[in-house]
Amino acid sequence: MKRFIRSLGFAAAGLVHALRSERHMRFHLAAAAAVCIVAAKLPLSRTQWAVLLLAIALVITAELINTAVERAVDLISPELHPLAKLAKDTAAGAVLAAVFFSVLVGFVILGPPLWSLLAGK
Ligand SMILES: Nc1ncnc2c1ncn2[C@@H]1O[C@H](COP(=O)(O)OP(=O)(O)OP(=O)(O)O)[C@@H](O)[C@H]1O
Repeated sequence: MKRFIRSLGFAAAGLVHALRSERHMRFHLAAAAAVCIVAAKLPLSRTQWAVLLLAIALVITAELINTAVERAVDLISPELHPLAKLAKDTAAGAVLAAVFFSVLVGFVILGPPLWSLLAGK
């Protein structure tokens, strides 16, 4: 149990590090909060909420892994190297893919009820 709590502390420290050092992470969290506030005003099913939360988790997880890759690459290859660039750019691509599909999920789930609300239907 003590070891589990210690590991939780290390994981929380990683989260705090990413939040403090990565402005993209702060942007993702702000966007997630905005989506949740809008979603709370709409008549969404539990399944729709679950999919929205999964999409948010996907982006935040991708950003955390991207941050970890950036730190590991900086440690292993502080000098410029084409493989270091490929590793960083591919990890950044993972975030981009997660954001792209999460935005699509947001449109699919929030679009129709938001449209009805705004159109006063
Ligand atoms: N050691 C390295 N060798 C080669 N290219 C690198 C190296 N470090 C970074 N790069 C490349 O330089 C460019 C800028 O990287 P950098 O990490 O500074 O900014 P970024 O990708 O916008 O990340 P951040 O989210 O920290 O702003 C990227 O294409 C990256 O792959």
